[in-house]
Amino acid sequence: MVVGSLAFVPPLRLQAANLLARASPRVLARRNLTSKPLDNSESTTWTARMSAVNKTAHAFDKTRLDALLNRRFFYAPAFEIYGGVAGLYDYGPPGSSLQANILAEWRRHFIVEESMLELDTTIMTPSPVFEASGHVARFADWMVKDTSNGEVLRADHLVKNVLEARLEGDREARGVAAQPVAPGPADKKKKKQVKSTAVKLEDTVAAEYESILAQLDNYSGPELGGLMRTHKITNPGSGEPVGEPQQFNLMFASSIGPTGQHPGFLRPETAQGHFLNFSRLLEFNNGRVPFASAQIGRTFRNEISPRAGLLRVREFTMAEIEHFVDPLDKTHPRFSEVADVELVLLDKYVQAAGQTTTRRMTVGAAVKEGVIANETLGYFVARIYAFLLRIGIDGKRLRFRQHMANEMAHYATDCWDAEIQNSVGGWTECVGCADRAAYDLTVHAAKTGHALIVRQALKEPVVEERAVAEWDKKALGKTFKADAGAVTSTVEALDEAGLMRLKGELAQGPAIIKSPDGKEFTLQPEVVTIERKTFKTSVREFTPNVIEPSFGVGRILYCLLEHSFWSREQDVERGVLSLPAVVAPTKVLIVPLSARAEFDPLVKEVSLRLRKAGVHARVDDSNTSIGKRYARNDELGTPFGVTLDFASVQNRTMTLRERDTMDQRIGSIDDVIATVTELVLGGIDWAEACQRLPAYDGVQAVD
Ligand SMILES: Nc1ncnc2c1ncn2[C@@H]1O[C@H](COP(=O)(O)OP(=O)(O)OP(=O)(O)O)[C@@H](O)[C@H]1O
Repeated sequence: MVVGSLAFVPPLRLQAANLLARASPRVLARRNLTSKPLDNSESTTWTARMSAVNKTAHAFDKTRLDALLNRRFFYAPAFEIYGGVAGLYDYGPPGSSLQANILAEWRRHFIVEESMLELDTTIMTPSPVFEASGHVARFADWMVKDTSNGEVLRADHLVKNVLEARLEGDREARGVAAQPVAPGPADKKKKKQVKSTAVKLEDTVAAEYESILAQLDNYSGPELGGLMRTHKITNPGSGEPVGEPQQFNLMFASSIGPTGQHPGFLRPETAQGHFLNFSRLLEFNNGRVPFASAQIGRTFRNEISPRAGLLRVREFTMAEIEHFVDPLDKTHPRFSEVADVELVLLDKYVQAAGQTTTRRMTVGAAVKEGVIANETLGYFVARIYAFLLRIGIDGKRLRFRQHMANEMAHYATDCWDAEIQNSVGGWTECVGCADRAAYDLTVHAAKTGHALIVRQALKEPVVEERAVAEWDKKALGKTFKADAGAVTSTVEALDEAGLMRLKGELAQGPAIIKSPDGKEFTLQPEVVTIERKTFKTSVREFTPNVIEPSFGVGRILYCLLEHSFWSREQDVERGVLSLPAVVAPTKVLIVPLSARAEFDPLVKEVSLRLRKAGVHARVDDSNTSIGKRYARNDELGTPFGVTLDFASVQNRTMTLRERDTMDQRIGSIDDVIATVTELVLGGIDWAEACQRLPAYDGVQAVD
């Protein structure tokens, strides 16, 4: 038995959350916003936010973004002074705050809005859990080894990188421009995984490569090996061939306790913690489905060759929801609220035909036409979409891709990935949303003998006739001794038709039955009688199905940084992160124009009042020009700045600056605080703020 690991069940977790909320006026103030009905509006979308920016922005430049993220310590390689470890990153102050704000918004958007039951379960997990779930046998990727230098590569990534480079070489040879990844001119400095050379391909070969890439996730390991042989794919680093693909399990193994007798793993997802606590959650929810549990936590995957920054790491934060639903009723009570949401969909049939053509469709139509399997799955896809837009992802670089047959676990009914386009990985899965049917609860119930089911009182009792086996216990024991249990369970596992067949055989004399492990037993007619009997049931028992939205927070955070980054027209060195206020690490910068003591009381007053209003503000009283202070905070994504100057001291006025337009307004300290508070909490937008406060064109406008 494992001791010392306790899962936080909802009351404890809620207590913790409530304490936090009490301690933080910001959380309290934000909570007021949740009383609105479902917010799927596009008012905070990338397009709305960036419309002013786009006109003046330089082309996206990954090198400049990386330099900014490094300089401002958004994140950096972990253990850097020891040389670092691939796939492990530490987040610095702005990165940590950005992640915390994304997660706070996730809690508001899903847990609070949908009354989900929050969990905090352990990371260290005993082996039997992952044996039952199938992770020990199957949580693996295919890898290949360079036959000369032993370098290890992920098989599907090798095929992808080489074929993409050949197609790019073909486009270069034909003089066709590459598809830009971000709007605006292509990012020329993007580091290529494999260098392309301008070589023209036969039309049929190019078409075949496109087709392979469109369905890459559909290939098994041996099939990937076949592709490498057919298309002469070698290790681009050495030019040498690679061996046959082999499976590599991605879980980090450990052992629990000093004896080493209890093998365990660091969890690669948070999901199992939800399933194992199902009975308690059900009881907490008064025995009723549907309900959803939700959990934010660290997960670990020993990725084969993590070389894509935050997109592929070995330790990361996931936010997962398990929505438990009646398998006979997958409608969703709030579906009508999202039915009109229009999504960009890439369905499995298009991919199987070797294409990547997307189509726009409302969620309502997609469910009606069977493109998305059911209402609950469609509801969550729409809610994922609304969440990603709200935190600032560009809707034009977001699509939902359906899993193809081989890609999806055999038990899953349907699965859609939210893919976000970025310069590192192209279209990258950032959220998975799957209907996992009853698989997880069924396997854990079978392994532990603990029934993970719902018992539902029926309005009308059901009367049914069915065949049952009745045993002569004495004869059973005498004939089969230690095997008696195996004999009864083999017979009782038969369905109606099987039992009736056995009845027929026993009417002729002894019958032979075979247990699941292949043992044969001869049943005498006097040991068992099979009869049809009438049963009256007033309770229905069933294993719920699970719809699982699963978010990788680091991938979303990185894509958001890319989508928010641009450089000022007048100076390409002046980078800006146009993060929406809801996730920006700091919301308001307080800038005293002078370090003289007479400014101190005002700086204190403004800081305190913003804090009390629930607005996260920081004072920048560094000994540098005001323009430099604004520029530094543009890089940190701070959406607003308030400046205190000599006029402020004399007649209590203050200016308010907006990051993206650098527009400045002026008003009384009271009015500016009220306006910026509403801006930050999402009550008004900048256009409305401009109606309240007149333009300011004084000294502070000089950036
Ligand atoms: N190595 C990783 N680094 C960062 N995020 C990850 C990683 N693996 C998975 N994720 C995130 O977790 C989410 C859910 O995990 P899931 O198991 O569905 O991913 P996956 O299908 O294994 O991803 P991939 O095919 O890209 O390896 C993904 O949508 C992604 O955002």
